[in-house]
Amino acid sequence: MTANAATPNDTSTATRGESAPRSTLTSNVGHADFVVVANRLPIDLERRPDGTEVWKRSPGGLVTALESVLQASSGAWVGWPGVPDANPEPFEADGIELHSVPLSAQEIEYYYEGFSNGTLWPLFHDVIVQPEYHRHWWSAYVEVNRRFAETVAAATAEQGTVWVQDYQLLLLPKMLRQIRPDLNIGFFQHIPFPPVELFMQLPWRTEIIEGMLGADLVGFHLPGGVENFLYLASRLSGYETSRRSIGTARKGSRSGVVQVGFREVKVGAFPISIASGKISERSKSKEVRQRSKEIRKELGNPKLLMLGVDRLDYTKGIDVRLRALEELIAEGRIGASDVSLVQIATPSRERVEQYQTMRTSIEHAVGRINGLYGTIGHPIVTYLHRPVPQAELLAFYRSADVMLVTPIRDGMNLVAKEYVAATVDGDGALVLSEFTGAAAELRRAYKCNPHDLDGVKDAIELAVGDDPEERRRRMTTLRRQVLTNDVTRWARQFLKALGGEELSAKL
Ligand SMILES: Nc1nc2c(ncn2[C@@H]2O[C@H](COP(=O)(O)OP(=O)(O)O)[C@@H](O)[C@H]2O)c(=O)[nH]1
Ligand SMILES: O=P(O)(O)OC[C@H]1O[C@H](O[C@H]2O[C@H](CO)[C@@H](O)[C@H](O)[C@H]2O)[C@H](O)[C@@H](O)[C@@H]1O
Repeated sequence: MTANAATPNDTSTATRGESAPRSTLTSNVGHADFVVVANRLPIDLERRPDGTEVWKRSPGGLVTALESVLQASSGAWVGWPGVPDANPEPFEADGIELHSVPLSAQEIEYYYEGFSNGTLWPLFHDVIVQPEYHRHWWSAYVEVNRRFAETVAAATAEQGTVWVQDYQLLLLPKMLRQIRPDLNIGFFQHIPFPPVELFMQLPWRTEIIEGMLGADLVGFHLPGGVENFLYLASRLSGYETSRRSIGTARKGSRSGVVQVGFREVKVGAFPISIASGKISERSKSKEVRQRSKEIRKELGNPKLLMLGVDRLDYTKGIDVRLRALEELIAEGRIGASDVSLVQIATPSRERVEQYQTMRTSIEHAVGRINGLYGTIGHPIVTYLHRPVPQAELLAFYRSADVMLVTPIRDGMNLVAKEYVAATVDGDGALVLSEFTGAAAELRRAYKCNPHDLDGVKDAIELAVGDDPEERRRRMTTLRRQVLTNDVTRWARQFLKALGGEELSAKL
């Protein structure tokens, strides 16, 4: 059968908002039965000043999660290689077949830094900074989504399953369906999906909703995203929606269906997780245990070691935790000579203006705290603006008494779950913002509202001074949650709801 053949999935050809797929079909069909498509490949090409090129692991939680899923299912990954104009032939790395989508320098500026991270990212994260709306950014976004659709169409086998990831590719499901109506298309949103009052700002709001509705299944981390999407699908596109179970979305979570002509689009909540078993096992290794002791020693064996691990992003609330710590020391609630905070802040989206402003203000705050309260050989804050290797990261997690996760808004936050998985001796405390997706599951964390500085300080103080038995009980509950609900379970549930029974059984 060719891609032109009618399949159960193309019953929507005559429906509103779906342009005639049969007339736009291409004859290109690939060989991969399962394809993940994300803005980035799991590895980024780096061009060094001496002209050499190296592949390095891409940043962020999306890659962390999907990499382990694809390795288990021997699928293909379509994405951008991370630098302008790179377009290597498909190649294999760590058991995953990688297909590149090239982007020019201008497309990186307009599609990635512009529309994705200057419009959608701030709008979807509760307008922490002001989103910008530019028509030339939108045009580039449409054009790049189209290129992704063509590359995916050419890589995927007949009747294959395609799993589209995240806000950079919201138009892709519909575009792909137009080229390849035979495919089973899933879409997962890794960042929050905003309420109607915010979403309605978007000049291209209807096109975005229609784009997502090209999928057979649309997934979010939380029931709130499901509710917002169902409401907007009805209001902006006029489709009938119903709240009902779609099979395997997490028990008790909201789910529903949007009726797009004769086609049903399922919508559900699937909170992502981590390879918790592997992280826990690796954290028990002699190498990690020894390194965690060394880290404490190198920091002067502080009584209290706190840790923050984030991409340097204004959503992550790094400024919030620094302010809280500064005031706690100023008020004598935490002793300057007792405490050490390690903040790993990996570089992110460095050419976007708001990220540059944020970096300056965080680095000022680090300098101010160390200037006021540090002593020779004992800075209060040790700030690393570079990624560390994974084994080193696990050693940091193991050595920390208190982990500070204080985002203003975050889709999930895998760092919180990684800290719990790595705390193998059960002795550690997680301070967690209520505005992360993770807070819905990690109920026994020391929760805080990042907009309430006094509340953040109280949560930190409680985590530090709590009865050790209570701290341990909380961590035991958190570990049970994280170790039971791992990334494989997440992927399995999503793929099962998508109809990829065989695929989900492979994981
Ligand atoms: N190896 C390594 N991983 C890091 C570092 N900093 C952050 N990460 C990883 O990046 C991911 C961040 O995911 P998450 O907390 O969901 O936030 P996101 O950056 O918004 O996707 C986690 O898997 C972290 O372990 C680092 O310095 N080294
Ligand atoms: O590719 P970048 O622009 O460098 O950004 C890295 C990733 O950041 C975001 O991660 C999100 O996904 C995580 C896993 O679901 C989730 O825990 C976190 O809350 C999100 O912020 C972004 O959504 C990804 O597309 C980027 O690759």
